[in-house]
Amino acid sequence: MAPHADNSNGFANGGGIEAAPARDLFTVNSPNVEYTDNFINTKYTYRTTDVSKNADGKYVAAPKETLYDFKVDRKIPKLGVMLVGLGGNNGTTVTAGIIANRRGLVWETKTGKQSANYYGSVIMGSTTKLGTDSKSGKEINIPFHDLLPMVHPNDLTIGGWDISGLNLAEAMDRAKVLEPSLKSLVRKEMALMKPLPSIYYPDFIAANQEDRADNLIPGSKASVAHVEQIRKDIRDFKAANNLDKVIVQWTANTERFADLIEGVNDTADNLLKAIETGHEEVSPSTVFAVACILEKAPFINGSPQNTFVPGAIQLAEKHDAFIGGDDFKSGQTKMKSALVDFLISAGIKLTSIASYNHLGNNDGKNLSSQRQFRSKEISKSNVVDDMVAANTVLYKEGEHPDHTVVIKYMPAVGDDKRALDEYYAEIFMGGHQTISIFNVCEDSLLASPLIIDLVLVSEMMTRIEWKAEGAEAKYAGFHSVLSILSYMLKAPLTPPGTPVINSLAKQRAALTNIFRACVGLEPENDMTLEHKLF
Ligand SMILES: NC(=O)c1ccc[n+]([C@@H]2O[C@H](COP(=O)([O-])OP(=O)(O)OC[C@H]3O[C@@H](n4cnc5c(N)ncnc54)[C@H](O)[C@@H]3O)[C@@H](O)[C@H]2O)c1
Ligand SMILES: O=P([O-])([O-])O[C@@H]1[C@@H](O)[C@H](O)[C@@H](O)[C@H](O)[C@@H]1O
Repeated sequence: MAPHADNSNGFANGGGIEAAPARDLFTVNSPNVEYTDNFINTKYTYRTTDVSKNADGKYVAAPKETLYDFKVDRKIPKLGVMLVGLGGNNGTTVTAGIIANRRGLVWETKTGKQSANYYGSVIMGSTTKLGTDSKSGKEINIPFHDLLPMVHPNDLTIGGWDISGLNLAEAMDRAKVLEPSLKSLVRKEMALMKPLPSIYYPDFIAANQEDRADNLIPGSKASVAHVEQIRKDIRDFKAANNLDKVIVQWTANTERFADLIEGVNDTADNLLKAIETGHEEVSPSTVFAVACILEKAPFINGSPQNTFVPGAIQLAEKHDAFIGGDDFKSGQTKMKSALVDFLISAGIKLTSIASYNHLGNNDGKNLSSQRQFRSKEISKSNVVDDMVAANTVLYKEGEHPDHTVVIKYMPAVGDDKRALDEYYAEIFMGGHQTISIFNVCEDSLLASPLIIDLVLVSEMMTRIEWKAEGAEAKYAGFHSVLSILSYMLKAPLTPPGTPVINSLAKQRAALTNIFRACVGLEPENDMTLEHKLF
């Protein structure tokens, strides 16, 4: 059981623990894996297939091997997470959820007792195949969290910012997500947490958000002072809680897209200059991203806007800082990315997707404004592109299913979003298949575990280094844009010029197999030849 919280300083503390030693559920017995007190050192052969075309225009496929050295730091840090939008539905829900888990809370509901859990977190709630017991032939599965020495969410220290000054107990009531019996058990601790004042540039979110903007850093457009204040907030939070690291996540309102303007946000230098001169097109989320990059605190965007303008990505690359996004993939789109993958990879020609949302929380209120909805429409629509483009048997060049996304603000349903989908497809010999789904997504209870997964994976990535085989090579971190996070995100940000993969199964396989490679294990391929060749 993780230590109880010590909330004397108004944060949901990870109980003031020192960095915990790694708890290894397994060790790898291989000449390519070395365990020291502080590191796991691995020599890994990355096997791919190189495809080229010969003179006759035929493909030639050649197996290719690339040798990497991986180094994993086994020391689990004391980790803080700062949420932008801490007082929102997601911010209050994930905070209360972590407190409830840390304290092992059980509360009464109308159907009986309910214990705290981390369901919906791929890291805390799922397992992964380690291998096969050669004696019994049985598959051995372990908790995903045990694949690498990861932070436990119970040990997270939580803080953050909000333009609304309500303390987290009041904000939790405003959110109307959690059962009163649970709220009563965390209220005292939540009441001690008050979001830090934040920056507010009215033009970037819906005008209907103005009435909650009472907790502000002065200034209504980007400035160096804003960047420096956010950097100071991060440093102060880290020092006040004796943290080793801080991860920052945007779970504030969806902003309108920022115009991409040459000379303003196209390069790192121009973006910094635009902030200095207070350019109107620099959004609050981009200011947060710049502050985090300069403070080397990984910054993850849980909303759909284009926070990471080209200048922000270039700045992150320049500073070897980690960024990731965009837009938590919590319910309707998560289902879509799995269903579309299933249909198209089964050779069924999806011809139309209609996605409706009835949403009644403050997110829905903000999205009732067209410019903010447009950000969400884009992230919810692009999720099928790669799967369609990969199947040239079903789809001609440029051919695409009809796809419409509608979100309607319906206050009565609150956070319990209704997702109504119809998938229409052509099947054998002129037949059709129509799949209609009515999916009640309790939005914040689905998003909160993703916030946790994004924190745990991002932090883990700060402790993994790689180098190409060979003594002269130097260890380095993964590319600044953490595309490994894509399983949790609707519109995965990838390093410039690299492909976007939206298939949920492929995203999970990438996360699993990169982590397996870091302990010297081959990718999981489910061939199970041991059960076929005997
Ligand atoms: N299932 C989900 O809940 C889900 C899924 C995907 C994406 N998202 C995105 O996550 C975000 C949060 O969702 P939510 O339901 O918690 O919304 P919410 O409106 O309840 O919370 C957003 C919070 O951000 C605050 N805020 C707005 N601008 C800010 C700023 N500049 N600085 C600091 N705080 C600011 C608001 O006061 C509010 O408390 C939204 O952008 C939403 O689109 C949510
Ligand atoms: O469920 P999902 O598609 O992942 O995403 C959700 C949308 O359906 C919903 O309309 C929006 O308000 C949420 O912020 C979230 O984006």
